[in-house]
Amino acid sequence: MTASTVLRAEGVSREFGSGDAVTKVLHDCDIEVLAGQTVAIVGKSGSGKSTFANCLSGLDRPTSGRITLLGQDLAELDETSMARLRAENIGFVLQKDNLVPTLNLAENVAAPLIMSGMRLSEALERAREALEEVGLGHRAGSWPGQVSGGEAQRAAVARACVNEPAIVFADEPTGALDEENGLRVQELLRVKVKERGAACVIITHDLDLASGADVVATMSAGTFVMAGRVG
Ligand SMILES: Nc1ncnc2c1ncn2[C@@H]1O[C@H](COP(=O)(O)OP(=O)(O)OP(=O)(O)O)[C@@H](O)[C@H]1O
Repeated sequence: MTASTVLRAEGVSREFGSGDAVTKVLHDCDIEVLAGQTVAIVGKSGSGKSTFANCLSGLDRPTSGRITLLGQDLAELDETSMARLRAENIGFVLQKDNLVPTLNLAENVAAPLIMSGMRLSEALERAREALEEVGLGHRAGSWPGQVSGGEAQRAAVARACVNEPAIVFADEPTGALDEENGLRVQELLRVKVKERGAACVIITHDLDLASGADVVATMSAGTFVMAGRVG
């Protein structure tokens, strides 16, 4: 059986500004991400990785080209429908500051469930289980300011995956961590995302993290110069 396509981008370009001040950041980028597949996007600082990921995840809109997520053309969605599609189908892990500082870890992890309509008590129970799964059950009542950077990233992975999204976007998820914590977060992403059959797009400078991906796409000056299986 062929794995199904979760995300497809065709001819995606993104320009900022207008007239003489236009900056073309993405040039005709294509990508396909299948269920169960992890794609790493690597490349120099400023090459356009985050811009592309923002377009792919519906946080930004490309100037031209077509992006479909679970068969839905993102250009056809208004902001409300886009927000719903994101909440129900996409998990996000950023480099840092993923958590809302005024909510404890359980409340942070419960947030996507509550936004999807789950009852508060049920969502908090599910969030505590999700924290257990990333080794943070004892930290459920802690505030983000009371936990280490590594623990905060593990909570962020729990939150990104708690809804069982079809795809997780991780933008430099290990970028602010030391090697040991980086490896732990890397392993968690692998277990929580890949083994559940979800797709994952990881933007990273960390070649170790990229080497664990099924496909590495290298971005150079807004264009993919190589996309292939590692190893
Ligand atoms: N809103 C914007 N307006 C103008 N230029 C922008 C905007 N967003 C990004 N850029 C420019 O697009 C280029 C690519 O930025 P982007 O953040 O996508 O790169 P990146 O590869 O993710 O970099 P890094 O690894 O440093 O995060 C940069 O030159 C940046 O200044």
